[in-house]
Amino acid sequence: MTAMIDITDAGKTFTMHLQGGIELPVVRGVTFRVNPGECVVLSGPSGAGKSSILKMIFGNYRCDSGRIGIRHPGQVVDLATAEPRQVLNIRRSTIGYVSQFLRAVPRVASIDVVAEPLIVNGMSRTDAQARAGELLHRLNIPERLWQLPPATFSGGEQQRVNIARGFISDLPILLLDEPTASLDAVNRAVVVELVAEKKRQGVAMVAIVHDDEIRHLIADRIVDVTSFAAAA
Ligand SMILES: Nc1ncnc2c1ncn2[C@@H]1O[C@H](COP(=O)(O)OP(=O)(O)OP(=O)(O)O)[C@@H](O)[C@H]1O
Repeated sequence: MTAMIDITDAGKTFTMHLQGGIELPVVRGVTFRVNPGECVVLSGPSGAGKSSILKMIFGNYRCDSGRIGIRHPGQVVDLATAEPRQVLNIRRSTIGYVSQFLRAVPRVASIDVVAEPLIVNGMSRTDAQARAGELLHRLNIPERLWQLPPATFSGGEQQRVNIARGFISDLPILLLDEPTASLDAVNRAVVVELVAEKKRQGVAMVAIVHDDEIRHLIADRIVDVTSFAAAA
């Protein structure tokens, strides 16, 4: 089976330009693969490099060694060397990222925040809003809040809007950074269901989940990043 994500020997060192160019090696030798329909959870202590690896896969952090092969329609692209324009293309049609916090655009209604990724990819506003409504409903966001911007929502409500926005697209790769951190048990269970549905659709996922119970519910494989820590 061709992996959706194939990382070989990837490494990242930060150069602190404001501190006389000090070099801060974070990870090295990062090597793992993620197949379609599989959820790999990254584990390891705080500071081991889990978020950095997720950001490398999303192209936010540029690798300075190794390869991050991403299966993108018709080809395998190396994100470690891809041009910024290509990274943006890959994000639009291949890789979704559910960050820990919602970066809400001011004055945009929650339903439109959630529907936007589908509209950008060509779906009509009416159809996209219908899909957004279904997801908000499943995530227990009451309908009276849908027309309000999420800026004043509680932390857990904002996270659920963020999850709905991340899960609404039919992208083949999804990166999840602590998707259940501020959720109650009922909504954590909804996220576990959403992840299971994505697996059935063949989506490849990489997740960071601190909650042991959720980790075991969603992980097909756990990759301990401790061995990739550059300081190890
Ligand atoms: N942009 C950056 N500039 C400088 N150092 C960074 C940057 N991003 C991360 N680091 C450093 O890389 C190391 C790994 O951080 P990272 O956030 O990847 O760890 P983590 O395993 O996700 O930790 P946690 O579980 O606490 O979120 C840390 O020492 C951090 O300070």
